[in-house]
Amino acid sequence: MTSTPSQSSIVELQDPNSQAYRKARRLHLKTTRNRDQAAIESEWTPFRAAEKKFKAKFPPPDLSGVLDLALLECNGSDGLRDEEVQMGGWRGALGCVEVREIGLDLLTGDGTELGKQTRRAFTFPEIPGLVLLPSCLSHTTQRSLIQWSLRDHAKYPTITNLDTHYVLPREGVWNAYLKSRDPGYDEEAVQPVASILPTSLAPPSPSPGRTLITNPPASPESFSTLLKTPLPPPAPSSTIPPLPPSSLISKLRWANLGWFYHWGTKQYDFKAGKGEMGEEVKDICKKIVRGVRWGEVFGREGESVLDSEEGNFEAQAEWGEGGEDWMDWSETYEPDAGIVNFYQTKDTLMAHVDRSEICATSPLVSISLGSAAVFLIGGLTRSTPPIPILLRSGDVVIMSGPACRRAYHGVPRILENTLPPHLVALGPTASDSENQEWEPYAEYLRHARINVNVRQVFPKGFDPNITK
Ligand SMILES: O=C(O)CCC(=O)C(=O)O
Ligand SMILES: [Fe+2]
Repeated sequence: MTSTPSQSSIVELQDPNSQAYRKARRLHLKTTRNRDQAAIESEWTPFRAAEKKFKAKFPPPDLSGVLDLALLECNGSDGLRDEEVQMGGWRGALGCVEVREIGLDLLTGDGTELGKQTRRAFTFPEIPGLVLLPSCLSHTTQRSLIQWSLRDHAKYPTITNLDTHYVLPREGVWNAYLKSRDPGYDEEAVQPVASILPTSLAPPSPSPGRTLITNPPASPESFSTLLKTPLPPPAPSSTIPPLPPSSLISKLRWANLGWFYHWGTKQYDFKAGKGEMGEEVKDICKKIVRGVRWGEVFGREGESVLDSEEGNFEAQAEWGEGGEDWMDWSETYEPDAGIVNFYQTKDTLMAHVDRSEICATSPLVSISLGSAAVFLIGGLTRSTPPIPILLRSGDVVIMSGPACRRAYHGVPRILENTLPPHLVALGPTASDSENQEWEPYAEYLRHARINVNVRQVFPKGFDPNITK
């Protein structure tokens, strides 16, 4: 059987003499024949151009301008990530994006949770408030969060993207799928919600694709108005077929964390209350936020904190009424919302700004698990050319402060064949049953990436005073 471009390895596709390259090129020319490419490209914003570049299946994107901090842990040092960076032939570079190392004070005793090598953190002079902690989570923690995401969290009472459209089993789609793997088990199809509604009640199907909604950023002042906005429930699709759990698994796209998010209006539905956050996730995020030396991220060299607070009106305006508050984050950081994103290799996340949180500057902690991805982050508009960063399993990104929390960002590419060895199999020290238990997760992650995106909606101590 000949392979399609997406099945061919990146190494084959980079070799102009290979059969895979020639085949992919023919297909590419056929599909782009009638396009005036130059005219189309001249309309793109720099962010859009970068998205297009990294999304391209042919020719496969050149990652030599993509920051890949896993390379710091290869060859020269102790080679901890050697095998990982060779996976799939995808490899970024060091030195292509300006970074500055800062101190990180993680408590000793965090060894099982946070990687042994978790003693490094980097900032980006171009985007103040952006912090990257490569291989922050230990292999054990990565596996634990993966199991939590699929098995424990993405099920009732947590809302997932599938809830609108399917009458899901109480145990969750993942656990139903695990059962169906037993030989001899007869898998039952999950029914669409629309099929059990009387026709007179069935709402019209939503229009395909996402609608573009640009709300003004949420703020303490706009909070009471937010509470009054009508939040109509999303409409179940009337055209989807019943599907077995094994097929629904690849359609799982997100699971809510904490305060419920209303996708139709891109606002939190505070009246709906608050869902599960996951204690392990919360603990990890708090440890990390406490560990970052924020003074080195935001403090201005040669200036005391006091000087900069009193003398810099511009900075105060950007930070909001209370001025800079990073020096209090160790005490005030309290995650209360977020999303677990599930990406299949074909999925992308378009450029966006997360502006629905009332806390507009407090850290957003973003954990990468499974296959690797290209992450883009730019500025306050799509006209700023974004920085490309290769994110691998266990890496943590923090977006904080006014510039970074309002920066456009997105994920244009999940990189095929990049599942690191420690997630492919547990290794020789694990028992047969442990290895067997892990197998379905490894199978899923071969074509998937999970991102745990943790946010703080309310300042600590803020009483939302919500009456239904
Ligand atoms: O998947 C990622 O790394 C980013 C996800 C993200 O930006 C979001 O959920 O808002
Ligand atoms: Fe985001």
